[in-house]
Amino acid sequence: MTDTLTITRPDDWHLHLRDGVALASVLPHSARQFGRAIVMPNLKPPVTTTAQAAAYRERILAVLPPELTFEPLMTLYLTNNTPPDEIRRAKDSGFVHAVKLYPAGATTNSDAGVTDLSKCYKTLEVMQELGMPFLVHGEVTDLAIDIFDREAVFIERVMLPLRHDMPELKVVFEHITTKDAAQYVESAEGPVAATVTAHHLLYNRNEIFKGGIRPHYYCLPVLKREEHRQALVRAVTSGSSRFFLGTDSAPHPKGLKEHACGCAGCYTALHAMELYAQAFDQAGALDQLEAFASFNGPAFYNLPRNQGSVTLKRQPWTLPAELPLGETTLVPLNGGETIDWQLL
Ligand SMILES: NC(=O)N[C@@H](CC(=O)O)C(=O)O
Ligand SMILES: [Zn+2]
Ligand SMILES: [Zn+2]
Repeated sequence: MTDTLTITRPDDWHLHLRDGVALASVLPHSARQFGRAIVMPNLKPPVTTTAQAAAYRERILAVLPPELTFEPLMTLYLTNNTPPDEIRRAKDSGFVHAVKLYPAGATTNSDAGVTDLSKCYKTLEVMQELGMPFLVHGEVTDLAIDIFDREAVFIERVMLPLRHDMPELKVVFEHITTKDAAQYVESAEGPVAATVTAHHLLYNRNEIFKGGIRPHYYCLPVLKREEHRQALVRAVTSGSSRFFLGTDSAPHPKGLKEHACGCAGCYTALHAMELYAQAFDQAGALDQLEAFASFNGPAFYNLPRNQGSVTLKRQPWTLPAELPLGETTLVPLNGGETIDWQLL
């Protein structure tokens, strides 16, 4: 039994840092765990231009505690009207590393998202030409489609036509939750990859309803059946370089999670590597964690691996029940519970 694991310093390829006082509260957690993170642009208003991304990046670095090193990798929020030139500016900036698709209405702060991808083809062509990765929240928004099927239907209705029309576009299928998505990413031709969260590796949809409704397990895409969880575990431990770590840590105030119409998102930035270690350990695949957490992401994004290393130790750690979030509080996933691993 492995009790200590030292790996190259990992990165988080899908993270919500928010803004203002909330940003200042959550940033140290991610910076303690990860060298870099792809920072999601779904602020209010969204980060749609390179100029806005530059300003957001400065706000992040301004509240980074001086003893921590952390590089925010910025993204732009694609709208129906993002001009092709904005992609050239983004590429030239050196700090914008991807462009994000939020199908309008699919998730938190997606109202300004894309209503029809065909409106964006001129812009996507420039992304394809410049090698700018396209990060996709892969769920259809058609309310006639069952919520548990929205990811699988997205493959048929959006992913296949898009990749037929733009075969060289680099695409990351974000936070995949189904065996359909895992199989698609494993076998598709061309530059396709996926991020996988810790919570989708550890839990199936029963977790949301154990003994009553448990809103801190509600995120989008929603947790799926056990067979899908197992397919995700198989994919990330298979040795395929197409899968990499993306926590999708998404802070919401406690009062908006524990609510009649609660927000979607799980907060895992505090204990992300511990949760991934638990998932890989359960699968008997701790030896695969380093590639997933520290090698596959930089390879896809054409960035160097981090310098330095981190060590995870098998030792019980009781998580705080609540954490500050600006002037309010948030409940981390597994808040108040004891987990098996700890990042030293
Ligand atoms: N994952 C979530 O449930 N929520 C994310 C948005 C997202 O990544 O879809 C958020 O910003 O809160
Ligand atoms: Zn999303
Ligand atoms: Zn997200």
